[in-house]
Amino acid sequence: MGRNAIVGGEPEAGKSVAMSSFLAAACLDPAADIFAIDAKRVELSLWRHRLSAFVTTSIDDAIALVETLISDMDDRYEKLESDGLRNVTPDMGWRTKILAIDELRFFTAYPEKRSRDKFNLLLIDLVARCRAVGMAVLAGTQRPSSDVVPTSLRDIMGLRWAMRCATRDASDTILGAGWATEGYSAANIDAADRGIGLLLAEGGVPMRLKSAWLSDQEIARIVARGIECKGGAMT
Ligand SMILES: Nc1ncnc2c1ncn2[C@@H]1O[C@H](COP(=O)(O)OP(=O)(O)OP(=O)(O)O)[C@@H](O)[C@H]1O
Repeated sequence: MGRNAIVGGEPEAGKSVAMSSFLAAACLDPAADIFAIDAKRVELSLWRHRLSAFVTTSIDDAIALVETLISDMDDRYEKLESDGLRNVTPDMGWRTKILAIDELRFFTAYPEKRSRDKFNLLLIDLVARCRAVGMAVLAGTQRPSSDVVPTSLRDIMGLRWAMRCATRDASDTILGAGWATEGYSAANIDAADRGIGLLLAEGGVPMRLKSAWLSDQEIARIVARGIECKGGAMT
């Protein structure tokens, strides 16, 4: 997973299943470390034994985790700078670090302003700079509105996947302003078509795509295999 990604859509649209596809790929990559913030507690916990850190509803813990990743990111930039390099190459042996967040709203619209502002600033900084040093963020939300997904955060997400949304505005909040008027609105997806969404990759046009369904048992098998590939249980 080399790009930051956001998945949004109304409840039951299929966001968790869509996020699972990204997580499955990360899980089976022996060179990947996965960190999770799961305000719903039960969505990402299926991956728990393959996670390097698992935070639930504590915004202080979420902030601390993002700060740790930013510190790793800054160390990587320093190393690149001191070695006179601009890009990460596979021979450097740097592990891919992936942060998964579900539900984004819990933190980006947190009632207490100081913590909310801090979390938002840190997350935007991480998303803006992490990709070049082999890190990525995957975020999911069932409330695609501008108070939950700030434009400055959405705009730096390289992959945007809008599952069925209640309104055209909600769809544009994930994909970017103007796509609904051009005929790409996730509000047009039939409510019965769970798992279908519009996926936009940087520089392209949204594509209608159905996620790959993974049952809890399949996820458990993928996690077990991921741990085996990586050489031992994490937690
Ligand atoms: N690709 C798919 N193929 C078949 N069924 C799917 C697919 N994706 C989702 N579904 C169905 O939709 C249901 C809801 O999916 P999921 O839990 O991913 O939704 P969600 O958007 O994360 O919901 P919530 O916001 O309430 O957490 C699943 O339990 C499953 O029945």
